[in-house]
Amino acid sequence: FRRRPAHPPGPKPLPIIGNLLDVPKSKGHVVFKEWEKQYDSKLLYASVLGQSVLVINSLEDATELLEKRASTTSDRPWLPLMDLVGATRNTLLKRYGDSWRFHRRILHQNLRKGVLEHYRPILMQKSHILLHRLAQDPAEFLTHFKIYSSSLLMGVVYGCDMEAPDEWNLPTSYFEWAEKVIRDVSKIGLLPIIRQAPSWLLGGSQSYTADLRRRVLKLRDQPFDLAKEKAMLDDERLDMVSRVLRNKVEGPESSEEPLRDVSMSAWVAGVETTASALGSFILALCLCPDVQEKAQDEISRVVGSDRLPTLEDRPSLPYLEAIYREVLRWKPPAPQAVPHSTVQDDMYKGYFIPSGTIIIPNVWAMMRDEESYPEPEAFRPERYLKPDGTLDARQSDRVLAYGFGRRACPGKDLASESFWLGIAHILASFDIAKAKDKEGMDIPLTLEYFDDEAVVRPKPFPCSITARRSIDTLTFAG
Ligand code: HEM
Repeated sequence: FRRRPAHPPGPKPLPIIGNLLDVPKSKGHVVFKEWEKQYDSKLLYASVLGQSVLVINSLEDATELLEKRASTTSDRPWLPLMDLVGATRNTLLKRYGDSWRFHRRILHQNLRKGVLEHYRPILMQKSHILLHRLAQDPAEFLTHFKIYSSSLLMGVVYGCDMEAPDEWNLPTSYFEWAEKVIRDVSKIGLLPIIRQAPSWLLGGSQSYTADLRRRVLKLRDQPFDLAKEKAMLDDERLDMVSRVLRNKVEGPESSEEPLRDVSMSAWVAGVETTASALGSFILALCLCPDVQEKAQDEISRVVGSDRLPTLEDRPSLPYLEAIYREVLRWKPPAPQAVPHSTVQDDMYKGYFIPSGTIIIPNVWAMMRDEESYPEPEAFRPERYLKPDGTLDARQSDRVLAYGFGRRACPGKDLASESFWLGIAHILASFDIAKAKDKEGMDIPLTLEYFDDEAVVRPKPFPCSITARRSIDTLTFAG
């Protein structure tokens, strides 16, 4: 008689439902960090209705399991409800296999560092529009960030102008319509784990899922058809769809379907994440006026005050680079990254990890490791700098917020450029501070987040955004 090898520690399961009642509905990243103390382990295990779940709270385990053993840990969980509404066409949710590999090849060829230069004029133009919007209507800054990230990606991926009403035959603005579809999909979505239950268990009505599926397909096809039309009239266009249609990528599927799917994926995956990071950046500036002062001093010293920083200035602005990294450490937009899934039984550190286990990489917890990041709740860009102000080589360039191994974010270089540009342009153009009440006292900030979906984002908060100079007087190097 051989004893079954043990699973990693975790809450005690109940018969049949397992840990259904222990698995958090929101703030999973925080609860899983508490489990770390409770069960004295950074590797944690739960079982929900027979589904094994492994939570990874340490970088060491994430590197070993998700990178060194990537050939067995790069699948995604099976999500029947997502399948039903057509959302598993998205690269993000695709099962590991040839079709997913084809998506990744297209994304790599069109979003890798060397290619991004082509898109820089779009980034500069969209950032300039963002500055105008912030100057005109500062209170709506969170909405402006979403429009910035979505219109920028719409330009990069499809070469379409999301803000041109005549391009979209819709009752609302394209932005509002698309946001609603994406939100409806994520409501039935990834987290918490219990939502993976089939539709009959959730009471999801067939007509609702059928309608959502129609909207998902429209979200995918409408911009693609427009981009294709434009690509046929002009063979110099630089957007991703035009480039792929011109230079056919060899793949297992000959039809246009995968290109439609992958384009939608790039657009959808980048919108909320980049907007969330910009929202957290404003929150950090409200909390840390000294950070803003140092960053503005650096911009004045290196760039001067009569033009906006460009991506070419980035290597000369280490303090801004440190802010970029610290925002993504302090408030990672996807604190639990995206669940991976295993394709075979495995043993790790003497524990048994069954095939089909969902792996949750808790990047939020990894970036709160006190040894690597002392006082982790403090927003402190200096942790990435040497005493002489240059970037510390010991702190690697790697940003854990982009995930792990073969599934790591394929849009990370574009995200990095668009988020950095937003940071640099806002610091050059505005002073950010806590809002004041009628008595002139600072209104305290609560640091509240919408955190029941895979991507978290700050709840609206009061803050003062004042232009340092007229936006039009700044040279706009396109
Ligand atoms: C600050 C912004 C962003 C953050 C923090 C972020 C983060 C992530 C994370 C954590 C994952 C999952 C990694 C894993 O499974 O280990 C991911 C996947 C993905 N991201 Fe991003 N992302 C950002 C922006 C973007 C942008 C701008 C694009 C598109 C241009 C993009 C496209 C994708 C796609 C297509 C996937 C799915 C990859 C796959 O499953 O193979 N992301 N991202």
